[in-house]
Amino acid sequence: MVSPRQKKGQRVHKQDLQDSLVVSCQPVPGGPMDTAEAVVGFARAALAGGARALRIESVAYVRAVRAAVSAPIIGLVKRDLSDSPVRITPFLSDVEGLIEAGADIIAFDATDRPRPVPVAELAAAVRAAGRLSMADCACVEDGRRALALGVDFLGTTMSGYTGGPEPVAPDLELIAAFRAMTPDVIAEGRIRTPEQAAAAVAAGAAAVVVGSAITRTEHATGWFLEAVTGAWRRRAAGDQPVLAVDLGGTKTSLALVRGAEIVASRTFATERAAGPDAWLDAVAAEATRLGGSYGAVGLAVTGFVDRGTWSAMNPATLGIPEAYPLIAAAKARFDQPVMAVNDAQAAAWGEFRFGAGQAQMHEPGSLADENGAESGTDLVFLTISTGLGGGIVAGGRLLTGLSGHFGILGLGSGGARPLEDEISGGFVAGQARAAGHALDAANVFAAAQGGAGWAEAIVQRSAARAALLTGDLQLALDPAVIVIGGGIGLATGYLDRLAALHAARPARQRPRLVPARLGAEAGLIGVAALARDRLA
Ligand SMILES: CC(=O)N[C@H](C=O)[C@@H](O)[C@H](O)[C@H](O)COP(=O)(O)O
Repeated sequence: MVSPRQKKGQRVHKQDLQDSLVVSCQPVPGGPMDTAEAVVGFARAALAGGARALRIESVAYVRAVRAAVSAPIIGLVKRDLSDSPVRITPFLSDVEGLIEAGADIIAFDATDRPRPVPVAELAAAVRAAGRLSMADCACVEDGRRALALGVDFLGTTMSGYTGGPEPVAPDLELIAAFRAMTPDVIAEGRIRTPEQAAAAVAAGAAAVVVGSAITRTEHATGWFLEAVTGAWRRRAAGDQPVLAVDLGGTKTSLALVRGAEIVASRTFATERAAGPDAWLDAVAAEATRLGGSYGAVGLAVTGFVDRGTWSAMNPATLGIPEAYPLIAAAKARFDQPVMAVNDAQAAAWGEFRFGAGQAQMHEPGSLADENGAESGTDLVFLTISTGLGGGIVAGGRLLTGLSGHFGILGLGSGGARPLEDEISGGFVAGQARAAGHALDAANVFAAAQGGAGWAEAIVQRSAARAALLTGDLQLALDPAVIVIGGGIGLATGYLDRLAALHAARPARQRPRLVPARLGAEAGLIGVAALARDRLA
């Protein structure tokens, strides 16, 4: 079939490729689609789908496609040479053969590598024949030289293929750099998704070439297989319980957790003076007693976890040495992947995934609903017990590192005392002692309930500080909910006190306070979910 354009002897112009999708029809060499028939089929199907031009390899395939379609053809010849790494259209005879077969644009390697024929000669031969040239470049310098030689298009084709490990993403930076040099930029190489093609346009491409994703069935199948294989592995791992450990200053709990369900658990006292090696040894021994198999280990620990190391945040809680290699030490004891996170952060995640966060999001007419689906992805968790800790989930992601360590926030008054010392159970008991009442926090609360003025004053002071904190958190992060847990936080009447203290604020500034749902198990459940998601 001879096209009307060819009949009239019309030539392809640069503008013909402006804003075009080009499909490269280059089957896997020697594969079942490596036939003229299949290449013509790919070409026609691509044009039927809206591609404006084609990229075809070899004189024979260009000839076959030319006979079938009138769309512009970028032709190239690939050769494996023993004395040059250049593969794409290395010889003048290749240029001539492609032109004779009917290619409109001739693509050739324009990298600065040993080659049989200089780029200048290839470009001149294309121009002399009245065809357009496409310089397949690997870097900005290649493009600069090619433009100086008068090539018509700069392609990013060779980026990532001149040494070193092959990247997986398109080179958007090179596209943008070329666009700063010429409008005639063809984006090519590893453009595998519609989003990447759009990104190539946004980076400045006049035309976008997609090859393997459309015409290398074997490769595209391989990408999907890799993705589903990973997903199958994750699903299988997800079905297995996680060994979750909650290591605190007074006690250590460990449990086999499946989803949000604690299948089996043990709790024992933390030997505070023994040190981290001994604490982990004890966990390993208890895990053996617990029995059962698990596919990952999640450690929720008091203190500060940073890139696999563990340090004390407040040495009075537990004397953790600076930067103890927690993940490495745990891996040496458990023959499984290990992840570690601060205990309150783990609890925040537990409440978000399975506790108060979920309840809040799914209750019809809930505040999270009223504020739109997005707001349901932000949650702050605050545990007010012997100390004060917490965690933040922002945009559906748990913030780790220092985030959520509310207990050591400074107070405005010089920051001499951490906030923890003005809110926590330690504070409540300490104040009671100072007032001549040797009671623990729970009994101070009971005394306040019973109407003892001195107890009431202490509890109210703690609540006032907590109200200040939750009000500030609402203004800083505007979470869908602030989940309050811990022995003090969940003590009868405490949340009501906070709500009453917030009543004076304008309604839209009031924190949305809800009680924690998972209790003491939030950390175990949360770290199990984190381990499952991150390690599977
Ligand atoms: C480096 C090299 O030899 N690239 C060749 C150039 O024609 C082809 O193998 C690519 O398939 C073509 O560039 C399209 O790229 P992708 O298949 O990634 O969409």
